[in-house]
Amino acid sequence: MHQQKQTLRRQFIQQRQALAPEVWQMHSDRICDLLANCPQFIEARTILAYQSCRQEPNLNSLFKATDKQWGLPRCVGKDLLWHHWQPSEPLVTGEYGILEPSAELSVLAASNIDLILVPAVAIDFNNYRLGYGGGYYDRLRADPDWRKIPTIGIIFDFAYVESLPIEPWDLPLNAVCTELGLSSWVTQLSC
Ligand SMILES: Nc1nc2c(c(=O)[nH]1)N(C=O)[C@@H](CNc1ccc(C(=O)N[C@@H](CCC(=O)O)C(=O)O)cc1)CN2
Ligand SMILES: Nc1ncnc2c1ncn2[C@@H]1O[C@H](COP(=O)(O)OP(=O)(O)OP(=O)(O)O)[C@@H](O)[C@H]1O
Repeated sequence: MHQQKQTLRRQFIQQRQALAPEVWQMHSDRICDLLANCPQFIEARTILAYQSCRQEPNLNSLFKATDKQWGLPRCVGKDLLWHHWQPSEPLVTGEYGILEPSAELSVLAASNIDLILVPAVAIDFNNYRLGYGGGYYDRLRADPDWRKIPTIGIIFDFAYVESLPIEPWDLPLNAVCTELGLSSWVTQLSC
């Protein structure tokens, strides 16, 4: 299973990094437009996001929404710590070369968060996600307080696929947004 996931990861990341920068930007902007117009985003006040790495969809144009509070992750050991971040605040390069908020910024608690925009390497039609292999989002969502927060997976359409290998700890996302559209909302029975 591990080997199979590694092979898939490598293929999807390679394909993403082969996107021409202007296509990457155009598709990213389309994803941001779709998100900005969806009810779950409009109604959310505090949203957890990410800083694009390895040509993940770039959310920068969303950060201009001034009526939102943003949270960004910092990898601390095997956990993610979420800091309240404003787009005017500097970022620092973290453990995996990903831009992270400063450790001094205040930490957000699950009870204050309305929506999580989840980065992914690929997502399948049942909303199961393949990530970089750290298990960070799966561990986060193992906690019932975090599991009940709505999640939207963010990927380019080429990485939205029929099926992916699933392991016991995998939890499906509530929706998926690609440059071609936002999927219908799925509410898990376990919530
Ligand atoms: N933009 C962004 N930020 C994010 C994530 C993400 O997916 N995207 N994360 C989402 O969780 C966390 C970082 N997770 C990561 C997990 C593993 C590796 C990594 O480099 N892994 C090794 C292989 C590990 C293995 O398979 O054992 C590698 O790719 O070489 C990078 C980031 C938090 N921040
Ligand atoms: N709920 C959990 N509790 C403990 N360990 C977990 C949990 N979920 C995942 N893990 C561990 O994390 C490792 C990586 O998981 P997986 O391959 O699903 O990562 P991923 O979802 O692709 O990565 P990421 O979330 O960082 O993008 C697994 O080998 C597993 O040991």
